Amino acid sequence: MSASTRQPIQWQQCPSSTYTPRHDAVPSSSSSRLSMMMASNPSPFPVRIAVMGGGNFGLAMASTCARQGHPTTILVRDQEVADEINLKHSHPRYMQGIELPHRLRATADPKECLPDATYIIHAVPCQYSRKFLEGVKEYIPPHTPILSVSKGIETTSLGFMADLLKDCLGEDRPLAFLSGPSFAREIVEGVATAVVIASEDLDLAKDLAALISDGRFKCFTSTDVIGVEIGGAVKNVIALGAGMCEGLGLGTNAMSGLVTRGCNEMRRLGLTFGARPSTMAGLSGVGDTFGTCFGPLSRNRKFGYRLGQGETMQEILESTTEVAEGVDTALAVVRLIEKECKGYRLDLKYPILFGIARILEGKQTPAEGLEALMNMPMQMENFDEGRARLTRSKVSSKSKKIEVEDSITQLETAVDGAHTA
Ligand SMILES: NC(=O)C1=CN([C@@H]2O[C@H](COP(=O)(O)OP(=O)(O)OC[C@H]3O[C@@H](n4cnc5c(N)ncnc54)[C@H](O)[C@@H]3O)[C@@H](O)[C@H]2O)C=CC1
Ligand SMILES: O=C(CO)COP(=O)(O)O
Repeated sequence: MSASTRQPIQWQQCPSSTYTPRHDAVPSSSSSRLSMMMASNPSPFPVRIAVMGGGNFGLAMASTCARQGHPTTILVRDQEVADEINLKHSHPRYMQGIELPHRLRATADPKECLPDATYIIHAVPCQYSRKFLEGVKEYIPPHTPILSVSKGIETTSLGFMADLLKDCLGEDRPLAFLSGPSFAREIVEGVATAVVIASEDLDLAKDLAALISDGRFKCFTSTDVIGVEIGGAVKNVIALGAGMCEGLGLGTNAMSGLVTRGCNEMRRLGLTFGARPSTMAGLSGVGDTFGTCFGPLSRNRKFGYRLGQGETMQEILESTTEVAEGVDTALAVVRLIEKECKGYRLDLKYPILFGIARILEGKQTPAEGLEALMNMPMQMENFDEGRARLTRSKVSSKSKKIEVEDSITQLETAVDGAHTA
């Protein structure tokens, strides 16, 4: 289709400002700053949403917003793809067989959708985000809130999406993070989905949750940004391991053991970074881990399955266009642990994360990784819990204190033994 026949997008201009809620799509039950403001002063500006990243999840978020009637534009890389979305309501590669909402508009031109967006959703895979943002940041006004849905740790900076977005778009940028068990295809099909939106600014999280939620897509809110981000990144690594379990032909016992111990490592890492235990046990932590490890749609799980079946990294990478975020995140997370966590033999405190990274680096096979896990030194199931409890809550009874100290001694003896072996 030629540029002259393309339908122009005509949106009312919206003045840029600091994050002052200004959309008019919040139910009266919301207690956020926006709904209180709306009661006395209805907003003159309709909400406009721009979605950066025209892949599976960008399409899912854009479809969710568009089907609720919010003017939504998705920024894709090729004008041909934009034309197909605008004219045929389909995507040439993603969401095969699904008709996208007719209200959804697409463009390949950032100038057309970013400058006057009320909210921008960021759905570009973590490792490509910095380069992508460098290319479009001049079109994003300084205080437009960004909702990131990407899950990962950048291999170059070892930062989470919050760090990366602040680096690229400014420290004062209003930011929120959506995560949880949410396969793109199920969202577009309108199958019930529950996620969490976290932001340091709870009002922003509430406004976004109210804006995006409908009877099929339910958003909870949180202020635990680091907890939500750690869950979203680490669950992809655990899903690679779950896929390997399946590929190796192991049974339900092995799979359940691996996923549970993987969640244990996720929780340990989360607590080290100041996340709340309840977040690690919530939708973005254990919830998304279950979805990704057990769901047939997961790309990370599929990638792990192929490794478990004996394919090499190179063979898999050469034969897929799908992004498995867990691959780069696995390599980044062990380096992050080595950089930020105290202690030696951290690989014994995070054996699954380190083991998966070793497999991806070609240093051991999935079968060898399994053998190493099964032959770990004996330890308390929750060896670190005692230490946390001891420092936090001034253990009152003498016997309790001895029990706690015993568990620490056991761990340190085990670690020492492994270290000298
Ligand atoms: N697909 C899903 O079900 C879910 C994905 N996510 C997260 O959303 C983020 C985006 O994932 P998907 O949309 O599934 O990925 P995808 O692989 O389907 O699409 C990625 C899109 O990013 C954009 N992009 C920009 N620069 C790029 C570059 N240099 N290389 C590749 N793509 C580039 C392109 O529009 C591309 O289509 C990821 O962090 C993923 O973990 C989160 C929840 C569910
Ligand atoms: O994050 C997801 C579901 O919540 C998607 O997982 P995959 O990237 O493994 O497909």
